[in-house]
Amino acid sequence: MLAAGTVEPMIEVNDLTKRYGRTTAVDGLCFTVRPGRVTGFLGPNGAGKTTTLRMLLGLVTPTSGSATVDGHRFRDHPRGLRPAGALLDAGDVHGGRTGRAHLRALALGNGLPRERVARVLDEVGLTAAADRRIGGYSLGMRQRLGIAAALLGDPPVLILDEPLNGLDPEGVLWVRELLRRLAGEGRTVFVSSHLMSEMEHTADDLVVVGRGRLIAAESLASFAARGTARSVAVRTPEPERLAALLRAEGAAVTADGPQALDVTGAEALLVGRLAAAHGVVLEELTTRRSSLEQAFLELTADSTDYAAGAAR
Ligand SMILES: Nc1ncnc2c1ncn2[C@@H]1O[C@H](COP(=O)(O)OP(=O)(O)OP(=O)(O)O)[C@@H](O)[C@H]1O
Repeated sequence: MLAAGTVEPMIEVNDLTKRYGRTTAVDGLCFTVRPGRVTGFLGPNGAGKTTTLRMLLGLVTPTSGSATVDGHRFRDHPRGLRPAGALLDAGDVHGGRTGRAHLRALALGNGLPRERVARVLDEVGLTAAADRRIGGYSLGMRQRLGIAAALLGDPPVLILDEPLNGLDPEGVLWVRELLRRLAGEGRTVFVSSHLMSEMEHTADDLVVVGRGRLIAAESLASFAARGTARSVAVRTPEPERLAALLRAEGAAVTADGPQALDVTGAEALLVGRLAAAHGVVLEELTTRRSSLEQAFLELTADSTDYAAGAAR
């Protein structure tokens, strides 16, 4: 739990822009990230997420605009690991060291008490492997070590770049629970991903970017409501007759199995009334809400740099 009286930590990004030659990696981004919530930072590959996180952490200088943690530019904070903990690249560690030695060196370099090392090792479930060389760690263990490093300074703000990347289902569940717990303790948890499926059971709020620009900054629930591709699922013993009637009303109809139709451009109410008026039996009539994934794909469709599933 954070000490009483602590100023509420918060991330603020204001008109943030980064250009690399002709490439605008980040283009006038504005958003805030609130404490006590998990905020997902989502966008397709190349959307500018890592560049934004690096600017937040003072590792990349913005071309213009500002990125602050708790009202300060990160590089102006007195002690690196105390105001914010970060996981940027879990592979970027010395493979010859043990996990414990890696964390001890970080604690020493940042003026943190040595006891924190055992504490965070325990927190991420790495105690048993702490005295093995990092070179022999699996990707999941490296992610855990990276998260342990981020937690070392007991920071009120956590900034994690793709922490679920490469984890097995058990690892994903573990990180998800950890993030929820850290947010429950009142911390600001900002976590990037290029997959909506990773965020939909993890995040409370979303910041969605595409080609360096802001697409949405809102709660997960309001983002889900943006999906436009609402359709109606219908099951009937007379699919062809009903399809013809619906098409005559201007709806788009596709077969979704031998006796099932997928209808867009007509609400369930209209489908039901039309069927009743013409004596067509309906065995199912369901409005399918657009999933978060659909909303994400629709809203970022114009901003994808590479084909889906591009290797990372
Ligand atoms: N140091 C750099 N020099 C030149 N271009 C860069 C540099 N860093 C990033 N870029 C470019 O900026 C854009 C955004 O990259 P960034 O890595 O921030 O995106 P991302 O959303 O984190 O994507 P990914 O999930 O693939 O890492 C890309 O077009 C990338 O090629």
